[in-house]
Amino acid sequence: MRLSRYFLPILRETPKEAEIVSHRLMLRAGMIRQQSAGLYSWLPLGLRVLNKINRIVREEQDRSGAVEILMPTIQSADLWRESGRYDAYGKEMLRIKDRHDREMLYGPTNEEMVTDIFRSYVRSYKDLPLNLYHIQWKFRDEVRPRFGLMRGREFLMKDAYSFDLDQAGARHSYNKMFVAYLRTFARLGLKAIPMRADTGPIGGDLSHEFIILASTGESEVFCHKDYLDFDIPAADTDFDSREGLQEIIDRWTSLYAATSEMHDAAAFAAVAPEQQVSARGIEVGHIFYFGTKYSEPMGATVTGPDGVDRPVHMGSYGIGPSRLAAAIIEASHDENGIVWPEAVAPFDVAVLNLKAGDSGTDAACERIYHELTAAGRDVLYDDRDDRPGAKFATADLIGIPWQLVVGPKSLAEGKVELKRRAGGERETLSIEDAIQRLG
Ligand SMILES: Nc1ncnc2c1ncn2[C@@H]1O[C@H](COS(=O)(=O)NC(=O)[C@@H](N)CS)[C@@H](O)[C@H]1O
Repeated sequence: MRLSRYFLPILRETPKEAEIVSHRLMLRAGMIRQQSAGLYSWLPLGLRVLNKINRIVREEQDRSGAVEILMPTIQSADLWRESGRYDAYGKEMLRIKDRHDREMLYGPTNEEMVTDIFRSYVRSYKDLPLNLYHIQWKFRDEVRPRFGLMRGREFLMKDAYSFDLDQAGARHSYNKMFVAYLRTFARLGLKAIPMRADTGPIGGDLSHEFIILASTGESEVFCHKDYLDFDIPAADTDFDSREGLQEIIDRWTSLYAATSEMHDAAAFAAVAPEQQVSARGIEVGHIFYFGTKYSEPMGATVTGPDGVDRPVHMGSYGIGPSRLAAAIIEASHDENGIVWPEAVAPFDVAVLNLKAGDSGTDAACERIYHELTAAGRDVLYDDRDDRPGAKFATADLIGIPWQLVVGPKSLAEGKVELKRRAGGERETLSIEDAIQRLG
């Protein structure tokens, strides 16, 4: 992408309304624009990051055996009356009426709707286990939306829903998602720790929140330090092995980890002081087992091997991709701006032409741009007629992992400069070697 033909509305000054670094940097880097309280437009740079986050989320959901669907954002109130949550959900629910005066709502979550889909088609235990997921916008009329995307009113959620014959089966489905979450957050460059959590309006009696440690996090968390060095389940984990997955979950829940709602100070005090971590954290995922809470009232039943009809056991599993775009910045930035992990960076390489209009640097940049693009790299070519200092500052602010600097002096010796955004190491090398290294 040539910057002269892109849309990257960088802000010079720090927006005063932004209280946390990710909110400040997302506005300054031209990633998002606030339309009203808790509602944001995704500008080109931000949308590229969101799409990369979604791709990783999707890959790990699919790896675990979940099947993707897409449900609407607008839901009928009737469904929520069946589960009894229509009145219980409270002021966070955006209630609307259509032209026929029918009561509708903008979905804050989809347990009822996915249960309706399930009950319309599945009758036999032979069709289980089943996990349906989608990545869809949600609306929750937060009383105090704040911190930019961290607590928005309209936000993107991956929400998955599992259906099993009994609790043992549902526990296996829960464990599949648990492992998928460990892999997902690690691939996003984050250290997420699963913590016993409260179940709140979703319900049930088994729940874990996946928390990343960040000083601006809204959650207060307590955990054993060793979790930070646990290795992540491998890509070839056997998701069909109940024992194998249970061993992974047992290991990842063997040490103390709890949010403040579930904190047991006495148990935490038993952890060696130098192993105790108490910090702020950001909840990036939350998984629940809630048995027949929805299938019972909504009549979602299957005929078991004994010929008896019974309501299915369910769980739901949420990840916040839009919150993750902010959370990754909270976990990975420096005084010059964002430092994107390569897996989610909006572009792989920023090519900086320090003398746009000069035939030598222009020709070299064109060659680099085309060869790296042909090699499948996402390249942002800063071809603007602007001072080198402004180009360096923009490249640092938007956090592209590699900067390839093409200036007339080093070019005269057939050299370009490669800078790694994280850590700042610089290296002078030939154009061929640079293309080789990045291609
Ligand atoms: N206001 C919000 N803004 C941005 N992300 C949010 C917001 N509320 C929740 N999320 C994200 O969505 C994830 C799941 O939300 S949740 O309420 O915990 N769980 C559910 O809604 C269940 N139905 C899981 S399918 C959270 O872990 C968080 O990452």
